[in-house]
Amino acid sequence: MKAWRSRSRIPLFKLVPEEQTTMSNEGELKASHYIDRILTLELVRVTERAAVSAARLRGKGDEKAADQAAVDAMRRELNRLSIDGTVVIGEGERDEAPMLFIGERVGNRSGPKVDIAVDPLEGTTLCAKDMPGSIAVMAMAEGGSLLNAPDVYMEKIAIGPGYPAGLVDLDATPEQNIEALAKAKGVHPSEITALVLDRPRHAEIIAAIRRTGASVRLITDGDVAGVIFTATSGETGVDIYIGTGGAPEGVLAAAALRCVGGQMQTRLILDTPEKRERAAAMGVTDPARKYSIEELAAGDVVVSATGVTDGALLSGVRFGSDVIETETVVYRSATGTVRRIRAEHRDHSKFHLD
Ligand SMILES: O=P(O)(O)OC[C@H]1O[C@](O)(COP(=O)(O)O)[C@@H](O)[C@@H]1O
Repeated sequence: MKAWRSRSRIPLFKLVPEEQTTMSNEGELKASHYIDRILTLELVRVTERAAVSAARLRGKGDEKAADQAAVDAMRRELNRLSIDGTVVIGEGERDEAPMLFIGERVGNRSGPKVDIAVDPLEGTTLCAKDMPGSIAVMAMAEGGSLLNAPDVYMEKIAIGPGYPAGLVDLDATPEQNIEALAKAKGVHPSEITALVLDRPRHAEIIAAIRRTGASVRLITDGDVAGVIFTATSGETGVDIYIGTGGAPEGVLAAAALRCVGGQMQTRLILDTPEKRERAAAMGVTDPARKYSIEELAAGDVVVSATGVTDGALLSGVRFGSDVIETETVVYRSATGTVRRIRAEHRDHSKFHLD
């Protein structure tokens, strides 16, 4: 996504018989039921296609081309869905992104009104360098449920499920957050691992975390997965995510983490009048507001992510002589279900063209 980003500036088939669906007074299918019953697995196709298209450009050193390929594929698939979707988290604002821009309508308009958040290629550099961790990811929610955020930076703190509400807070120091988390987990701070993007801007946060005795795991890119790792700390070893990254990635990560009961708090960094204006145009009236996970992604949310390069969250796309393999994870908030889908796509020509 980042190739076009300037943070410093401004039918699918109706599978369910009509009588089993819920109709509003106007006779419209209610978004929540539609998302629940039909669309969850359709999102898999969308991220699979984006991931395969980007994966063809793995390691080629061209971030923009890989991102463009993912965008094209994702947009094509989204427009096949029976939804009346609006991109609220996209490739950028209209003047800087020709496709999947914030405000773009997607879907064939025959279905419910939904919010769409996309990052067709999260970790463009990782893909261009064929490094671990790039994914194609999107979220869908009832219209008006996802935070409309401009493409600016965002402060983020996230922990997995099972902790008391409000345990960590952006206004507490990293030391206080690590100590609170360690106490709640029943361990010494030295047994806590914090995941942080490896950026000069995080030097003080990293030093503060280490002062508590906790470990810091640094990643070069990809904080959507970084936040999601906190949900499975038993496997990933990551207890907490702290730091500043993209706001679009923050909303996508929140959508996934909410599905499994984690906690996240964020605050947009609106440090210029121009950014505040852009945010205000999207409905952000209080620039200093802290957003809880429910305020970032409310209602019934579905998130799908497919691996582009191999990573700790997902395997990357494998190109065999006759088969293309993909791995996708789908989160659904209504039930907390997490589905992992390994797909073998047998007919190459169909896979590319249909
Ligand atoms: O690289 P920056 O400017 O510090 O931004 C951090 C953001 O970049 C990423 O690492 C990768 O973003 P892109 O996919 O847009 O390249 C995100 O995961 C993260 O939120």
